[in-house]
Amino acid sequence: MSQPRYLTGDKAGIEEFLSKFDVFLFDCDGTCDLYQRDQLCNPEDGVLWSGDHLFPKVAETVEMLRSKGKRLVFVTNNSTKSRADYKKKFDKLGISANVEEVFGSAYSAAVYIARILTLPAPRNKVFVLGESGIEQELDAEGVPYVGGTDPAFRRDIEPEDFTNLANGSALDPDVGIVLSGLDFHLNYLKMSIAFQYLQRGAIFLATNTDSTLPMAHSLFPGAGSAGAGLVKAIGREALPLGKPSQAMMDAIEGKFHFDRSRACMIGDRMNTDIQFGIEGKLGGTLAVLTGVSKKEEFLTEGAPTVPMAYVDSLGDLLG
Ligand SMILES: O=C(O)[C@H](O)[C@H](O)COP(=O)(O)O
Ligand SMILES: [Mg+2]
Repeated sequence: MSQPRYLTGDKAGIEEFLSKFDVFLFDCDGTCDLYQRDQLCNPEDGVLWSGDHLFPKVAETVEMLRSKGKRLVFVTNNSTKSRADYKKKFDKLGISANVEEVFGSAYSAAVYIARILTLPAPRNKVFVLGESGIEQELDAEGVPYVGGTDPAFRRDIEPEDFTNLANGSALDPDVGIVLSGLDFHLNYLKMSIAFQYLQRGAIFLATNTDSTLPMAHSLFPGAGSAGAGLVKAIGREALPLGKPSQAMMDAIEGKFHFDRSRACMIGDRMNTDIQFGIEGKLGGTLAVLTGVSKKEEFLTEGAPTVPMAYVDSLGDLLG
C-alpha cells in the first residue's frame, strides 16, 4: 500500500488534494463535553474541537471549503447528542453549519428503524440503552421507545425484578427492537431487560461500536464496550449503524446524493473514520493528528488502515 501524503505546509499538495473532491465528510468529536465538564477535556482528541476548545483555524477552514463550493457533512458516532445538540455546539463555537448537515449515529439508527426496517406498529417500539441524543432522534422520526433516560430504569435490580422479567410481566409487549448506544447509566437492570427482549426475538441494533471514548487525557469504555455484555449474553452481534458501518454511509448517500468518487472522509480515528471512507469506496480519506490515532498507527508497515493523506491539524488545510 502506498504511503499517505503529508499535506501540512504543502500548499500545492493541498490545492491539488482539495480539487479532487466536491464533498467532505467530517468527524467532529464532541465527546469531551458530554456533561459540560470541559475542564476534563483532552486538548488533543478531536477533529474540529475538544470540549469547548476549538482547534486553531477550524472555522476559517470550514469557510474556505464552503467558498470553494464544497458540500460538508458532519458525521459523528457520538450518540449522546442529537443533530440539534450539535447545531448548538457549532453556533457556540462560531462554525457555520446547519442541522441538516449533521449526521450522527443516533440519527442514523433512527432513520434505519423508521425508514429501512419499517417494522409494523406496535412492534416498532425500541428499548433504548443510551442517552437523550438517541431519544431526540427517535422522536424526530416518530419512533416509539422505552428505557433511555427514564429514571425508572436507573436503579438497582430487586429480587422481584428477576421474577417479573422472567415471566414477562415487567416487559412491554410492543418492544421489537433493542438499540444499544453510549450509556452513562448502564446497570444490571437495564442489561437484564434488554436481554429479555432479545431472547424474545427483538432485533439487536447499536448506534456504534467504538471500543473507547477519548476523555480527560485518557480513554474510557466506548459505546461498543458498554454494549459488549449484552453481546456476550445473547451470543450475537448488534447491527452497528455508526462509522465504519456502511449502513450509515448508505443513509448519508441516500440523503445527500453525491458521487462517492468525489467525496473525502476526514477523521482522527483509523478504525472508524478512515475505515468508513475506505470501505465506502470514497475518492479519498484524510487523517488529522489532533485525535485518537497517532501517525505511527498508519505509517507502520502492514498497518490495516491507511489514509490517503494526513495533516497535523485541520486548520493546516488553509495552507
Ligand atoms: O464510544 C463512542 O460512542 C465514541 O467513542 C464516540 O462517541 C466517538 O464519536 P466520534 O469520534 O465519531 O465523534
Ligand atoms: Mg473522532
